[in-house]
Amino acid sequence: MPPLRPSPTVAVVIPAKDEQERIAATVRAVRSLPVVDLVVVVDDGSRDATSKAARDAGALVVAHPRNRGKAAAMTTGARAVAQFEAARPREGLRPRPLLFVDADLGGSAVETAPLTAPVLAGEADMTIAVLPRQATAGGGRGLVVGLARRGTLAAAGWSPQQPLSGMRCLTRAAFEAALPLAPGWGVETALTIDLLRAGLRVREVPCDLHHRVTGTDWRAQLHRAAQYRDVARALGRRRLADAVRRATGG
Ligand SMILES: O=c1ccn([C@@H]2O[C@H](COP(=O)(O)OP(=O)(O)O[C@H]3O[C@H](CO)[C@@H](O)[C@H](O)[C@H]3O)[C@@H](O)[C@H]2O)c(=O)[nH]1
Ligand SMILES: O=C(O)[C@H](O)COP(=O)(O)O
Repeated sequence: MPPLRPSPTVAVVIPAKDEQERIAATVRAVRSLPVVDLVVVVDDGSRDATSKAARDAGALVVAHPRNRGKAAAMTTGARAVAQFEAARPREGLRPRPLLFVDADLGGSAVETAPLTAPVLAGEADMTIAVLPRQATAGGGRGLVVGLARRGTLAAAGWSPQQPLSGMRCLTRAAFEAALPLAPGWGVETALTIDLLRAGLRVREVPCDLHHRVTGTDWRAQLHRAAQYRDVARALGRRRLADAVRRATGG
């Protein structure tokens, strides 16, 4: 059998929790990209009309009956893409790379386009969006970002500019190499570390994306605490696995 050719298109996966205000614009924006021929929205236990809005905008929607966190939504989305492809095989082509896009980008989601080119051209195994300064100032002090950045440097020898950025395009082989994903908000930091340590090529790419920034109220601080906890766990698990490997001579 001749070797499979690279896919000319990508599948977008959008994890979404209570995003009825922005999901339609985000779906429409990514659907307008010529390299996108499949858009899957994973409604992660929303209590609003996210599913309906996404479906009406033309996405394939899969819903979690209850909230399971962003990483679980990403895994569900990738599985839905695999099922879609199994039902509609494309002769001689590799599975589509995955483009993960947050639901809150609205129309600016078209600016994820630069993430796809290096992956489709076989020049990178994963690209990560670097966002410009956002119009509204965030309320963070860089604690979570700093933890994730230092952790990535210590574990994999690379210091990303925006280690938490969730807009990423990666080959299916790279995605599968990273399974099971680290839970919750640890997923991005762990993906970067695991791919680099598998010898894969990871690259940051500037993208003019605009999202809802996390503010300063108690809800925002709770969100940051959950992010910190999940990133710390993802790093801790990897350190522990390394220590076990060293101790057992593996
Ligand atoms: O339980 C949840 C919570 C959120 N989301 C979705 O996940 C995405 C990111 O969530 P958001 O509330 O926008 O988080 P932020 O703190 O703004 O996200 C930053 O930090 C996260 C890592 O902590 C990254 O995943 C994001 O890409 C990055 O923008 C959005 O599409 C959400 O709808 C879920 O699918 N399940
Ligand atoms: O607001 C943010 O950028 C994120 O929630 C991360 O928070 P941090 O600024 O404390 O790292």
